[in-house]
Amino acid sequence: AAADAENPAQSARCKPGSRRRAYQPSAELWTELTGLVGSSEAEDGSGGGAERCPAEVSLEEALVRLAEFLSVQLGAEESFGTPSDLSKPGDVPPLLTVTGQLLALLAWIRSPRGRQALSQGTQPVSGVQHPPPAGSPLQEESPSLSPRGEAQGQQPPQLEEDQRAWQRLEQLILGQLEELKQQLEHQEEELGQLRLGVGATDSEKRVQHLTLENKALKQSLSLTRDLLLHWGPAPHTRAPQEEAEALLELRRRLQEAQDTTEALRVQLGVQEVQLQGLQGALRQLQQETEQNCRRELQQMRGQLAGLHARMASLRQGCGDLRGLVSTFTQSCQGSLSEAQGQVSWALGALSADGAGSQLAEARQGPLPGCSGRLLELKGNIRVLCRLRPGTPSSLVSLEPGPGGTVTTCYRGHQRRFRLDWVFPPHASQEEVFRELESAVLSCLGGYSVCIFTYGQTGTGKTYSMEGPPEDPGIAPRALQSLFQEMGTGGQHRVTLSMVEIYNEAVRDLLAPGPPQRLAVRQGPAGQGGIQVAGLTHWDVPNLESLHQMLSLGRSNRATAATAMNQRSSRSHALVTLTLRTASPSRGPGTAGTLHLVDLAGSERAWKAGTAGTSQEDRDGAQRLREARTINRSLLALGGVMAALRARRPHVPFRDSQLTRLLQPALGPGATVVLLLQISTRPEDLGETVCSLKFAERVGRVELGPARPRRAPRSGTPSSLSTDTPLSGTPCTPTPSPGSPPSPGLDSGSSSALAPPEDLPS
Ligand SMILES: Nc1ncnc2c1ncn2[C@@H]1O[C@H](COP(=O)(O)OP(=O)(O)OP(=O)(O)O)[C@@H](O)[C@H]1O
Repeated sequence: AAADAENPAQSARCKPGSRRRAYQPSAELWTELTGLVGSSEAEDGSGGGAERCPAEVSLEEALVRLAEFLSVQLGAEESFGTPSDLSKPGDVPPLLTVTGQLLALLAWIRSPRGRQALSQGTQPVSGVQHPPPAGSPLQEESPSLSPRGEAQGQQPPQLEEDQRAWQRLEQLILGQLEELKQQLEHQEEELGQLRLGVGATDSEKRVQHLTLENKALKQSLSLTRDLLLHWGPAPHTRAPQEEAEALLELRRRLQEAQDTTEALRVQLGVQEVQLQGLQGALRQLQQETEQNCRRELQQMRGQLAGLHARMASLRQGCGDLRGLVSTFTQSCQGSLSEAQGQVSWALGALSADGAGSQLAEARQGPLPGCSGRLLELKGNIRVLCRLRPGTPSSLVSLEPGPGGTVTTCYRGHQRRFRLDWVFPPHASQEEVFRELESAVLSCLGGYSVCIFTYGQTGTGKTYSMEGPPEDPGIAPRALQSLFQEMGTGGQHRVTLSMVEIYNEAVRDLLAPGPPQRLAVRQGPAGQGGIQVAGLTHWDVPNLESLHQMLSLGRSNRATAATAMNQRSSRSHALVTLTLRTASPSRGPGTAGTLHLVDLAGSERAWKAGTAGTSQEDRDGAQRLREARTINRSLLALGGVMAALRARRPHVPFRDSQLTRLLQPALGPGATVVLLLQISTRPEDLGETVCSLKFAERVGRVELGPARPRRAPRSGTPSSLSTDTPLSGTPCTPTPSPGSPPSPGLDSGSSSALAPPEDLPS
């Protein structure tokens, strides 16, 4: 139709006077059509062109048919006078569809595929060869074709408008496709994120399924877009209504996918919350389990440590038990051998020829009231106990007499001590001495007897040992008894020495002048014993002289006033009386020894008031020092007793001067009597219990059966102790009463506790 305006030949073929001029096609379409028509006319003019180029003929025919169709359409619109309303989206005029097909055809011709197809002589399948669908407006309106002239007049603006509408529709569809694509990509991205955040659960499987669906949908959309792009006429094949429905279907599917995604997202959120809760519970459970395990581990460790400690304790207890068993076995063996020795000694003494003389010698000293014969055979240290008069206390009760007991109640513990003899507080000096007299008189038979008083300060040790002049104690009575027993026959020679141990210094109490400190040393090898250099020995001719000497020594003894005793003995006093057979008619004779020891009292510094808290600091310090040395020496005595009781091979006699000087008196075969002085005062109960314990331990010491000692020959030790050497220095005559003794010893000469043997009789 456009060609008609410039080419009359061409227009002649069309119906003249048509209204096609009223339509102004777009420049692009017009150019295309002009090109096509021109080429067709040139080919027609040459005649037989269709045979040379069948593709151009087909295109021309298509264009002619299209032009005719457009003319018919335009004519029909004019005849009916019902122009289509393009403003309504649902009411698309058929012309637009045809125009779309034309454009698609042109686009296809321009495309490489079209050119290739044209060059190969093929045509597009759709849009050109296919007839319009039955019942379509195209078919319905085809019979009423309008003249070409009318179509030419209305087609260009209509086409342009249709083209724009088509372009809008195309852009709309492409925009929607792009939007769909973006949504799908967004969905895919979200699904990818969800897949990363979710484990291998059912939700993930659903997400994966949805992903596959989306992929399929995407491919479907991609195919649709390709169809739209590559097969432009496709939109013309479907009605706008179908397009709209398809679009709605796509939107609906998209909405469903979005809803599904949202639901999955919500479900995923719930599961994440549940997962977090489960993880928190798991962590808490792990912490609780860990704490429980640690607690149980600590308990197990504690139990293990307790078991270890118990095992160690049991091991130690087992070791102690073994030691006890061993000690007990040794003790049993020792006791057995001791008993065997005693029995054999007794049998030997009874049966042997010399037994008669020994027994005669033993009988020289009367042994009245010899109690505890078995004990004497066994050789235990006898322990007597005397209670100081005072207010009776319910905390101390006693059963007096032989084998008596003292029961104390100290700190809620009641304890009972059994002793060889218990003297009640009202016991007299006479009663006490009566129990000791036999032992004292045994000295005349050559026995070594040691009587010492022990106890707390102020309990009556000095009172019992010496006593006041009107009621003399053990020492005066013993001397009197001895002299009475000896009579005036002059069979014995009696010598006396007296020392004190003050602050671990040995001092001669019978030396002229102030007491001098004497040196104590070990005797020569083979002779044993100890030696006290410069010790004075006095020959005692009669009882009166003996009393004078005792008074002199007592006056020289160190005493001081303490809080516990106005005249407290601050030293240990040792009186040694030696009774040697002066001129034995038969044999060597005997040499008995009597040791009378008045120990200083054990005391507690604060209680004795000797702690130096008074203004007289010097005196206080002096008392304190005295108390310390006294307690130390008493401790050493306890150690010696413990060693003797345990029959240890080493007895620590050298631990103190007291035990060194007592070593001969505590030797085998000696008779030892401990007179324990105790107080019944409640405030003294602690010391009383300690003293009783000490006495109980001492009572278990066995020194062996008492044995008389023969008088040593010249150059042999004296009777005081078989280990005591002779000094060879004669004693001076007995000093007159009231005058200081003058022993007349050679200076530098050595003398022991025992007197020299070769004294003039
Ligand atoms: N049986 C008793 N009868 C009468 N008085 C006693 C008796 N025993 C002790 N006494 C008196 O108790 C006081 C202290 O006695 P004594 O000096 O003998 O004690 P002690 O044990 O020797 O003291 P220390 O160890 O301090 O020398 C003295 O005054 C003494 O007269």
